[in-house]
Amino acid sequence: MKKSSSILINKKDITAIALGGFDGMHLAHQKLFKHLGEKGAIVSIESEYANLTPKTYRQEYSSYPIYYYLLENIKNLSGQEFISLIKEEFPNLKKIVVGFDFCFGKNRKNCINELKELFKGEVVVVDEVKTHGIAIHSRVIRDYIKDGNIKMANSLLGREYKIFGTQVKGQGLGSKSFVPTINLNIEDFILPTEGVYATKTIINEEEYDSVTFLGHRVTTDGSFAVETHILGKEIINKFSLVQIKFYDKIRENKKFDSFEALKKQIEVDINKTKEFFSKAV
Ligand SMILES: Cc1cc2nc3c(=O)[nH]c(=O)nc-3n(C[C@H](O)[C@H](O)[C@H](O)COP(=O)(O)O)c2cc1C
Ligand SMILES: Nc1ncnc2c1ncn2[C@@H]1O[C@H](COP(=O)(O)OP(=O)(O)OP(=O)(O)O)[C@@H](O)[C@H]1O
Repeated sequence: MKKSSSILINKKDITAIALGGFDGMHLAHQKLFKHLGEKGAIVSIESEYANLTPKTYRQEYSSYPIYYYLLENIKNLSGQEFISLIKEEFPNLKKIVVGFDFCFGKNRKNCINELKELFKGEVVVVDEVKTHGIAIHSRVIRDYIKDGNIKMANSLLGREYKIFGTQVKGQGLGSKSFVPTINLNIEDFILPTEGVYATKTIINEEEYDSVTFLGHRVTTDGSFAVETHILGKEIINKFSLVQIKFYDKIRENKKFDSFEALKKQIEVDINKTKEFFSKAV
């Protein structure tokens, strides 16, 4: 994971910034970053619902340094005060890049016209970016993920949706009755709807094809779990950080009448996932 480079760069050297929330770091956000040039930076106004790319993980998706400001701390500033703050923070700022719908200042009263009036430098406004006729926004991607429509979410993100988790103890049933799995505790990230997914799991920078179950274990103890089975490899070590990249949904979560029936279904899931990855480029 890339660490934030913002601490290594003097704000005085920054001449261009992109302004907004940037939870998605999706294709439209990437289009804004293309206008930043050599001495650019991303200014992320943080709200509490950033759960696609939580703050700690955002730097991975851009080589530009990211500076964070809490919405809570600036939401009562007038438009003029906000622009003054930005100018103070970045004294050599020449260019601001925003999207067509960027608004700022108390009650989001100020938008593009006011930005052009208040900031005396260059203002680049990017028209609404769409893909397959669908406007790309973090909220749209969140809805696709919640629906389990990973393919659409990924196509708007421009990459596979990825979550980070830490390993936790499971019921201890996996290896004995079903298949070995790594059980995960996930915080901060929005999770796809319950079901079985074709995934890749990254452990210690190694990437493995995997199948991931996410949901209430209605067949066994009923508790909620995120567990991943690495295809064709038994991994027994403990890890501090595990990454899961989602590719497609295989099926819904289901209650089975017996452990044997669930075991058979898991074999089918594994074969379907293998087939998915053998076809994927
Ligand atoms: C590919 C896969 C699919 C699964 N599907 C279901 C399911 O549809 N319903 C369910 O109750 N549990 C499902 N599980 C979860 C199993 O119940 C779980 O692996 C088992 O309870 C062992 O848990 P443990 O790793 O905590 O010991 C699935 C697990 C895997 C790996
Ligand atoms: N589809 C888009 N096309 C062009 N600009 C965009 C688009 N989406 C966001 N932007 C711009 O990117 C910056 C960051 O915005 P923001 O974080 O609100 O993105 P968003 O994806 O629309 O998020 P949300 O759905 O949570 O409102 C803003 O300057 C915004 O105008």
